[in-house]
Amino acid sequence: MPDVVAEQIAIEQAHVDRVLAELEKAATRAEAVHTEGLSRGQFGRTVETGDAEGGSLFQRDALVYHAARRRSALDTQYEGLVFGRLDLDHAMGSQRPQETQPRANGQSGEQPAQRHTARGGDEREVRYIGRIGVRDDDYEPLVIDWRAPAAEPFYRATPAHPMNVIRRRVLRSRGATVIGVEDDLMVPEAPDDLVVVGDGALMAALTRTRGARMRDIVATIQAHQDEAIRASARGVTEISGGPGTGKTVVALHRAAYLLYSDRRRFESGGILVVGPSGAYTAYIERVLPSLGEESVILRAVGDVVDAIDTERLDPPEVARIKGSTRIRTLLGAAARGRVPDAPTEFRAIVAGHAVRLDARALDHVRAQVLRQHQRNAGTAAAQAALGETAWASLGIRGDREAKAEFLDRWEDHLDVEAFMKAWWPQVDPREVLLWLTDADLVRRHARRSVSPDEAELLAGSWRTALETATWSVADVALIDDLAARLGPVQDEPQEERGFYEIEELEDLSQYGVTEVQPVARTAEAKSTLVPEDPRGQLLAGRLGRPDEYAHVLVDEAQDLSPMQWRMIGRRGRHASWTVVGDAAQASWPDPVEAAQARDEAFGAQPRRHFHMDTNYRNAREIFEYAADVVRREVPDADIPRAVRETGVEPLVRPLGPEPLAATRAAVQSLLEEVEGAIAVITPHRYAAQLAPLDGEVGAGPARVHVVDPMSTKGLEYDATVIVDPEEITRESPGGIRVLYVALTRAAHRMTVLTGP
Ligand SMILES: Nc1ncnc2c1ncn2[C@@H]1O[C@H](COP(=O)(O)OP(=O)(O)OP(=O)(O)O)[C@@H](O)[C@H]1O
Repeated sequence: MPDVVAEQIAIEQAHVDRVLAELEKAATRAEAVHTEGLSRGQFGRTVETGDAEGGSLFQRDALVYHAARRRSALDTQYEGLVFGRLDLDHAMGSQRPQETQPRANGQSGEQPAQRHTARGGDEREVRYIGRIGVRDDDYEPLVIDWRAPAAEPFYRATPAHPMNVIRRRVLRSRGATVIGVEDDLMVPEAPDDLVVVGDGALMAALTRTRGARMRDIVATIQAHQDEAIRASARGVTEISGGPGTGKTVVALHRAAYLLYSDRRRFESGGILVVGPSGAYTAYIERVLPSLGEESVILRAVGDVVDAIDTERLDPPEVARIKGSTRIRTLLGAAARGRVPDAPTEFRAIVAGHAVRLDARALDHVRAQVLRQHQRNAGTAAAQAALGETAWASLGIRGDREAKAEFLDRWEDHLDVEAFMKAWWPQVDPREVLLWLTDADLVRRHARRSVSPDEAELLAGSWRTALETATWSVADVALIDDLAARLGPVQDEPQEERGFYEIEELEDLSQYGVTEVQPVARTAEAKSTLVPEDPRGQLLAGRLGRPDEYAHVLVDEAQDLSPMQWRMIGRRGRHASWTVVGDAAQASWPDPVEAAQARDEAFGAQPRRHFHMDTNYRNAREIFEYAADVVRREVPDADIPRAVRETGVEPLVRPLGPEPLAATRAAVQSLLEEVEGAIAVITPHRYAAQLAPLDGEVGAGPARVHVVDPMSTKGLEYDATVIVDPEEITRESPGGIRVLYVALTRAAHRMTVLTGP
């Protein structure tokens, strides 16, 4: 390493060491303050309200405590706690930049960094930027949180608008050790005392090997990305752009920024991130913790509703019917309709009167009650309405006392109670879909909203659910729709759950009885048992009311069906939104209908839009190949500019008569060329044949993954092998758009194996 670089690294290491030492010291001290604060019962209040009683010293210690706590979350597996340095000269501009003013709400506790009197004169200042803010004993910032206003010039300064920055430096670290520095100069010439080293941090970040998990980009966020990250927390922020333009990673940094800018609102209200698959959530799950944030909920679209988590996709023609809002006619009618196997007649002697109600009368009462009540909350209303109808059916007029006596008996009549249990049971929304395994019933309820063939397809798909004991991803939104119609399943009245018996039995412990078996389990306990039969598995767990969030972030938004938008909308009724997508990668075929459902989910909130036009993922050679393919069928595709070249064109080879051998050969040469993960992206037709390649490769973590095109959405690999692109187009719901997704997953190398 040249001496000059080593010298610069040593300078930065000294500062990093000082920060870490300060944090250690602060953590110990703050722990003591915290314990004392808790015992005085004042800690939380003082931090939140800035209560004068606590005094500023106490408040400072509280802030330090929180910083120290977050530091422990940022363990050494994450890169540098301190990753940036700005050298500013305030004499450059006529006044200090506004960004360095303290925040009005004081949430962050960040103040502008201290001015260092550097060799250059009074107006020179050094600011260090890190994942968290740290102050010294005098309350002076040693490191500024990357989200603080004072850190903004680190991301926004350019030679055209230097924002008083002379030099921006990125520190590369491994754990607590600084291993490199990369500088960008914002002025034509560096002052004598400022050394400039490195080839640029961005290129270094883009060239490196891709791991199994997405990394944060906190050290190299670009100015246009920073604008989207720091956009107002209110309303709807839409981020569009082609493949690899950083939409996902920007959106995740935005989530961290929102937590910083208004922690009270977003931590207590919650932030929900919805993505396309479990593989996607696993891929991005490290980004927020690496930024010190653990409180964001990540969900795949098949995992949004409690108690259900599925990845199974319906065939495209079925998913299309289930995703469209026209399915609501069917769901509404089924939810309002008769419960299959429920009695169609009521007969009993009540208060000496023989009562008989036929199917029509029962249907009439049901319809009347459901006009005002969700079914699961309407049991009492249904019983009362039935009583009125029963009395009316007797044809007795004017005898108020007899009616009162009749209704009084009706209320706790054993026959009525037994009838109500069978006629008006609590209905789990999932059961309704199981009723619809009967194509005739689907046809009857759907009326003209689906064709007879479609009715058969739908019923068949729910029979598949029963056979496989799994719901499909599209079913989840239907279950959520039904849950909103039916209301949550009500618990049995308490005395039927054996609570009294448990309480009495518990007293026996005084007499040496150590084990107590309740006579009946609570509903919660039931849900933890996994039933063996497929029907039981499909109905396992409880569906509660949907959780609502303060902010909802939707990635790969172009893929959401209208029904999925409605499902997510129920979780964001009072939320602000960040929505990320690229129409050219869509697998949902009807963008107009989806846009309507999306607009309903957002409501009348203001919207702002950011467009990303630089592809940071794919080498230029790979991306040009993919762009040529998509342009043929999607002439208006949003094509970004790829910034990195490798000099290696994608290899195109025939798949030939031995797909496994051809694919293995392609994988083997890629294994020698790249260090990280390789995906074999295959259509369904070859999936079983190519399965032996999955996890192949001797030592270390498996590097080769055999995956279907849809499950690569949002992911990236060092290299890919694309198996039979034409077949991928043929079998996929989005056709060529899904092939385009597959062709834009590789960072460094791609081999395309063309089919027969
Ligand atoms: N400023 C940056 N510095 C370093 N790496 C970046 C930067 N911006 C984006 N990247 C990298 O580019 C790659 C693509 O980013 P990301 O997955 O967020 O793109 P995307 O627009 O969501 O892609 P797609 O639509 O294809 O799923 C990631 O590896 C990301 O870390």
